[in-house]
Amino acid sequence: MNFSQPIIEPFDYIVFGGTGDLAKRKLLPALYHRDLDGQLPETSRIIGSARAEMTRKAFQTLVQKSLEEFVGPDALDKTVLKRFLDRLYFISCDATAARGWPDLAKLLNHEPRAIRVFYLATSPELYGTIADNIHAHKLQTPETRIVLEKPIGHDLASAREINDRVGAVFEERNIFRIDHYLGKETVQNLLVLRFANSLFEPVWNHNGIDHVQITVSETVGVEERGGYYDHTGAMRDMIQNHLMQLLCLVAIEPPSTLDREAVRDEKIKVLKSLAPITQNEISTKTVRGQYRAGAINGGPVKAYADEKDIVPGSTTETFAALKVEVKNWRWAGVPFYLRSGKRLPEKVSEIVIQFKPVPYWIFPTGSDHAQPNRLVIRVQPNEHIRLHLWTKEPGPGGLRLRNAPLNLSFAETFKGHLPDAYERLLMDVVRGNATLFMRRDEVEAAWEWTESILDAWKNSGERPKLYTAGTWGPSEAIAMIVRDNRTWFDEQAGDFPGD
Ligand SMILES: NC(=O)C1=CN([C@@H]2O[C@H](COP(=O)(O)OP(=O)(O)OC[C@H]3O[C@@H](n4cnc5c(N)ncnc54)[C@H](OP(=O)(O)O)[C@@H]3O)[C@@H](O)[C@H]2O)C=CC1
Ligand SMILES: O=C1O[C@H](COP(=O)(O)O)[C@@H](O)[C@H](O)[C@H]1O
Repeated sequence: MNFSQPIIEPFDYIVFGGTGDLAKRKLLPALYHRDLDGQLPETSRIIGSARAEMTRKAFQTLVQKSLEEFVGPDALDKTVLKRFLDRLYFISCDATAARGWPDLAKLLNHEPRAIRVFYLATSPELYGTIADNIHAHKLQTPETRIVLEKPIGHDLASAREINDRVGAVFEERNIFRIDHYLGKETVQNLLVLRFANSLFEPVWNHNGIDHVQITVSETVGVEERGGYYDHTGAMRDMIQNHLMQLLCLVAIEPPSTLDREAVRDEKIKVLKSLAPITQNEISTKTVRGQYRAGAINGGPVKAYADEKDIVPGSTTETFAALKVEVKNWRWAGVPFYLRSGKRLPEKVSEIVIQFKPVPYWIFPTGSDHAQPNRLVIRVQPNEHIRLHLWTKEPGPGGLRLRNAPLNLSFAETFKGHLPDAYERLLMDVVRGNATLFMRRDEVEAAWEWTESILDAWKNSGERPKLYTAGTWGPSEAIAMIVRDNRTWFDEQAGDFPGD
């Protein structure tokens, strides 16, 4: 992994789906921020593409509006904004037809840049066809990369098909399968936390750790993405990729170097060690839910079933909780509890490492040592790492113990803007650094494991359990962990103090 910021060569970034939600909310704001930091070479161009007929001027206006909304007025610098808008071009092109491709070829070849990036921010069904068209129209240079957004496919078979088709056109080193969680500062920091600090490794195993919790909760519903979400669900949208990647980084063995293959080799070993969840186990090791009407931040919100573009009677899950076992020497007997959902009470992404209690409690007070040390890694928001320790409460007259955290707050420790995950990842593609991207076998192994659960859910014929919007999912998710004499971290008062 490269920690310095090498000079970026001039590039052309071609964003298929350049008018879509992801491009407007994330990709273009991320590129703007890199421009603001002076990282984009003067001659670099950004070319949006979609089927819509649109002039270059109209695209520039659309992007300006998106930047005003998603970058915010404080970071919108007039000079940089003008420079950024001047980089923009638009080509109307249908990925599945002949229209537009010759125009794209003409624009790219007129003044070729050293590096070309094709970013596919479209539905995954189009990935193979876009790769074929790039090849057919001879748009590849030796330094051309392709970025595939998640989810890559809908299941293992479609993921393999995409990988085969894209792999027939691009070498694996030029295929960047993005999972934006890997670009989050706090996620990148997992490797540093584990492998640059000597104190954790001796206890980072079944001897020291009781269990691990990974929560990625959102307050939003499906918003305008009902059409996409209703045939995707929480398992495919979040667990198969983001939560699996977090689990891998908590569980991996130390790679011998930070070389991209070394890190990915260790991640694949974790994925291959996941115990499959069988049909008989789905009722005890998995819970899926769907939100009904409720309240978020004091305001009423409608049920999933009543959101735009949701099929009547939909059985799509908007919440999933799983008990996962990693079958290897390090993690024997240490469950990983995962959960993710929409319309939950808070937007929090967090990893909790619950250590085991001391073998014998000698203190007269604070004897509820049922709450042993805990390391809380807050991925977002209010990024922090908190190590909860027992400590003596100062004062005379006896020995009173208090469980208090050592707090490393990112905002207090590192002043300044924490870059969005996409900022780092989009530039890594230009640099050709794929360490924070997924290799083909990782994606397929994650699908293989996930698919058996999806199949078991389907075969069970059961509907997802309903939960009220604004609560922590169905009560079955609480029961799942309570059966093991454990609780989700959020259920205890004061879990998220001041957050
Ligand atoms: N939105 C998000 O927060 C996230 C999205 N993703 C992934 O990113 C991808 C895009 O998502 P999102 O932006 O939400 O989707 P949208 O539906 O908002 O945008 C889709 C884009 O693709 C274009 N498009 C559709 N069909 C074609 C076609 N045949 N040829 C060329 N362009 C086409 C659309 O424009 P037009 O109709 O004019 O052609 C539009 O620009 C998906 O794979 C999604 O899973 C991943 C993470 C987060
Ligand atoms: O990939 C996705 O991620 C977002 C959540 O991302 P975050 O960075 O805000 O945690 C999620 O809303 C979306 O459904 C999913 O496609």
